[in-house]
Amino acid sequence: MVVEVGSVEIGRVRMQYSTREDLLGETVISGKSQAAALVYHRDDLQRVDSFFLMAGHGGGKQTARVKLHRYHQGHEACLWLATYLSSNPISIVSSSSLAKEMLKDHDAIFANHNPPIAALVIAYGGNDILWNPLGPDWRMMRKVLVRDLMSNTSLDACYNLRRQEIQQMMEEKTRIGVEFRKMIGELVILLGKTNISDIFPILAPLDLQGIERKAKVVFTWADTILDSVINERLKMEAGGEKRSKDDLESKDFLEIFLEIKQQEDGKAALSMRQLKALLLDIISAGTDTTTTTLEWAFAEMMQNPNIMRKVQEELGKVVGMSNKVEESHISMLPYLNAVVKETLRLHPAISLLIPHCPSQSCTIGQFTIPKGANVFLNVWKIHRDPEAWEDPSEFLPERFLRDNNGYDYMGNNFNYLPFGSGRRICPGISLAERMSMYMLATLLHSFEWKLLENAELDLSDEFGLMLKKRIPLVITPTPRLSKVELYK
Ligand code: HEM
Repeated sequence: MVVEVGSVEIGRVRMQYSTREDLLGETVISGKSQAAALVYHRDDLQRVDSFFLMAGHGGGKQTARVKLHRYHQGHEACLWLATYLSSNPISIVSSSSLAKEMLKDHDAIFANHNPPIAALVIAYGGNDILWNPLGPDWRMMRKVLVRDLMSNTSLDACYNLRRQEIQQMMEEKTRIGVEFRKMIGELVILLGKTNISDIFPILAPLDLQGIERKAKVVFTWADTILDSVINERLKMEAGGEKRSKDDLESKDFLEIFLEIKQQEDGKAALSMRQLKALLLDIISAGTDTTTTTLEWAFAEMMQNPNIMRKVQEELGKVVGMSNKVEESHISMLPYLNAVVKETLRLHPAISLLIPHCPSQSCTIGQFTIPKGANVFLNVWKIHRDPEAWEDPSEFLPERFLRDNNGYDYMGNNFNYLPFGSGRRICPGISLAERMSMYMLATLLHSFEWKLLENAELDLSDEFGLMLKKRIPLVITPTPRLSKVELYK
């Protein structure tokens, strides 16, 4: 239940709240002064998350336009404390016009992230791409990732590996250990948790929620694995051994990285620490985002069986019932491509992006965002804006098939930003696109899918860094191709 329109004083902060729909629009907090806001996530607010935010110090009058839910009222004491102690103001941008001002007109100012404590621990002191500030190190690492790994030539060179992995998946022989998946899951959870130590640095030495301690465990585990894999590879190469058959197509990212290091003739651009940070970025930023997107795509298609049928018909025509899906088929599957785009519209994997942090005070719209603020870009909200999208809550892949709809993943249309926009746009788009299309195509071409008997389809999400399904989807496959060899 939502409280009535009104206002409340918390310490020196006056909060205005409303049930009016217009307040779902901007929730930008004036930066010069103290202010506090509560973030809602969904239109119905029945399951809104207790995510409280505040703007920084300073005197004067302040207003935070927010929508307040009874559920949040328990946080008032906390908010009061926050307004006196918090060092990081927080703002939320929920409209495409302000998103454009932020990530296009003032992109250089907003192109940094404020690393939380968990990120500093896990990502080699924030020396990876994601948390590095804009500067020569970030530029160099991003260039290595985009130019040397994400180019079509490099991705083609790794195709054989992806093919083998998909085959393993079909035969249910997964090479990724349970422990590995568990640790990556834990890493994503730790990065997404609101850490009281980040909000009140004064409390950081106490590590009240144990997040720093847990992050150290994950870091030690990941670092040990990366060290052993890299050392093993270096030893093999020093001994003149090839990792697998002498085949260019079975190269992996590590092999490409090590080649880059060797080409530098001792003047390695990438240090070993940066190389490990980059590998960890690829694993952490690339794994859960892609699998979460696949799970949502399946959930939406289970809800809309006619859409699944259309995808399977397209696959039947393009691939044929006597063939396996290959990555080369992807460009010939426009309907499946539209399904992935629509999935990322309704369920953007990183729904508030990674908070952007302005390097100087900057005015966007009528709001001044102070230097050092954490600015959340509410992509979830922008993707459901009825001004921009017809029937915004409906899963309608066809909207992406209309002529000149102009929606790609490159962040040029500010109504559609599943990968962000500007300097910090996701550098893994080409891999994400290939992997999600290839995996979906293979699974849908090879099997019919059914919910477990008596199971109910649930489409609600759980808020965190990653927008995951609240209840994991469990569905069962039945082979639909005629020849058993196609499953080997
Ligand atoms: C469906 C899959 C994916 C989605 C939806 C996604 C989305 C995003 C988003 C929204 C951001 C943050 C942009 C911002 O804060 O402005 C981001 C950053 C990033 N992503 Fe992805 N991503 C995906 C897959 C991948 C893959 C496969 C890789 C690995 C190659 C990757 C690597 C990164 C890195 C390194 C960054 C940080 C970039 C920087 O700060 O300069 N992502 N991604």
